[in-house]
Amino acid sequence: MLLCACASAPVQQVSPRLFSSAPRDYSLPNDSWSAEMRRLYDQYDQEPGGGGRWKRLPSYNRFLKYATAGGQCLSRLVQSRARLFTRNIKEPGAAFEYAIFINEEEKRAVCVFQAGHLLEGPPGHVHGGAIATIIDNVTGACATYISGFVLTANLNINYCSPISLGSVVLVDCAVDRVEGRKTWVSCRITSADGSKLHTEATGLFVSVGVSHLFTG
Ligand SMILES: CCCCCCCC/C=C\CCCCCCCC(=O)SCCNC(=O)CCNC(=O)[C@H](O)C(C)(C)COP(=O)(O)OP(=O)(O)OC[C@H]1O[C@@H](n2cnc3c(N)ncnc32)[C@H](O)[C@@H]1OP(=O)(O)O
Repeated sequence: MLLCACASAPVQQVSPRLFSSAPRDYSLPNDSWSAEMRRLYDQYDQEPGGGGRWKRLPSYNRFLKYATAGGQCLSRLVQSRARLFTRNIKEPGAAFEYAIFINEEEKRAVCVFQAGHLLEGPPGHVHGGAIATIIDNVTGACATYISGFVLTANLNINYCSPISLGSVVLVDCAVDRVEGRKTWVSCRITSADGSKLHTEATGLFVSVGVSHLFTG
């Protein structure tokens, strides 16, 4: 929403976010979420301190901590405008709506994912690249949580059945093995009730120091 300084124009309400330095947490429910999405979110969400098995990961549109740490590869302008791929569309519900929950004890991550209309591939269905993106993101978060900072070295995907645009699916990942710098993660995307398998994937993640990003 815009702040209008012109006296003759109608006064518009100013979003408090304009004056707030608190970043938006995209993993919290918004009005674009379907009842199914909200139901699944509530199923995994736990009260803080409630001792539940699942912990929701907050999700921002950039990695604040590292945003200004680089500068060797990217100009300051590019760096300051960089946004996390899955969170770079502001319109709620248009693209990737998701929340990731981590179960540290079981080394598992579950993501409730609602695919918006900008993710179309085959008519009415989600683009394979968008599916790969959410898999990379959730398996990557799972590996990061267990092994620290990692990069994806290998991702294998079997697309078993198409995912309808607007539908809500579950992305369920588990760390299978950690060996030295290597972390293997497997992943399944199913319908919300688990009855239909959409996608199966495996990923290999390699632990790196953050400096790897700037030295190649
Ligand atoms: C801590 C708290 C955490 C809190 C929770 C956090 C939540 C986080 C939330 C949200 C996360 C969002 C997550 C986003 C996720 C997105 C991830 C991406 O998209 S990453 C971008 C795409 N990937 C690249 O651009 C990599 C490019 N590749 C490389 O940089 C290098 O190739 C790299 C680092 C992968 C490996 O290079 P080397 O030089 O460091 O190491 P070498 O010696 O080559 O490999 C190490 C071992 O891995 C094997 N290896 C490497 N690549 C392999 C491959 N493709 N297939 C099989 N093995 C491979 C090698 O054979 C070697 O194994 P041997 O140690 O000898 O046993």
